Amino acid sequence: MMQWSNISAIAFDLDGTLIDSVPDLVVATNATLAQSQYPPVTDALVRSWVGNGAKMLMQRALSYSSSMAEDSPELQAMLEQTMPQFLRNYGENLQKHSRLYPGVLATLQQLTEAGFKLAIVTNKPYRFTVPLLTAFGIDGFFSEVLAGDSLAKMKPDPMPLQHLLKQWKLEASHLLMVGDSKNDIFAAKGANVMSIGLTYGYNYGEDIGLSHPDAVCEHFADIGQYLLPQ
Ligand SMILES: O=C(O)COP(=O)(O)O
Ligand SMILES: [Mg+2]
Repeated sequence: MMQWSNISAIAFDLDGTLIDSVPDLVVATNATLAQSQYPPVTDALVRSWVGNGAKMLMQRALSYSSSMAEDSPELQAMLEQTMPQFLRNYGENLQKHSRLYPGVLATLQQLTEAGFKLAIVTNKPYRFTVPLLTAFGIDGFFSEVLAGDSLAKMKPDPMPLQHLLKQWKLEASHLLMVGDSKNDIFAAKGANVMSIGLTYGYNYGEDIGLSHPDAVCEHFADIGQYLLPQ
C-alpha cells in the first residue's frame, strides 16, 4: 500500500531540489560557449536545459548557439570536443554562486533525527556531486549517493531507485523520491515508489503537478508535513 506512514527512506534529487546550482552552470556554460566564439546565453535558457546531466546541458546549449540539430553528426563532434572544457569550467567554480534552498539544512537534520535513511539520486556527474555536497556541509546526511554516471541509466529511468531499493533491502512502498523535475517523478513511478514534486526548481518551465507526484510542495520544509510528527 502506498501511504506516507510506510516511508522509512528518502531519495533526494540535487539540482533544483537541495541546491540552486544554475548560477554556476550559467557561468560554466557561457565560458565554454565563449571558447567556441559563441555569445553568452541567458540564465533562463540554461535553467530550461538542466535536468538530464551535464552532457545534455552542453548539447542543448551548442545546438541553440550553432542552430545545428542536436542529433547531427557535426553537433555531436563539436560536443565531444567541447565537453572537457565544460567539465573544467564547471569544476573550477562549482559553488561560487550556488546556494542551498531555504529550509534544506534544518529539514535534513529533522528527517535524520526522526530515523529516515537518506540518499542522493541525481543526474549530475558524480565528480561534481560529492564536492558540492561537501562544500555545503550536507554530505554527512546521505548514506548513498547515486549520480548520473553511477549506473548504466539515469532518471527518468527507474534504475537508480531500483538499485537503491536493492542496496537497502527495501520494499518499494518504503521509499520516497523528492525532486523538482518530471524526470524525478517518472523515475519514481517506474520504480513504483511515492514521490513529492517541488515547484521552485527546474522543470523545463513546466508545472511539476502535471507529472502527478503524490504531493506537490512549494517549499522544501513543507515535505515535513507528510513525514514528521506535526
Ligand atoms: O544535472 C542535471 O541535469 C540535473 O541534476 P538533478 O538530477 O540533480 O536535478
Ligand atoms: Mg533536479
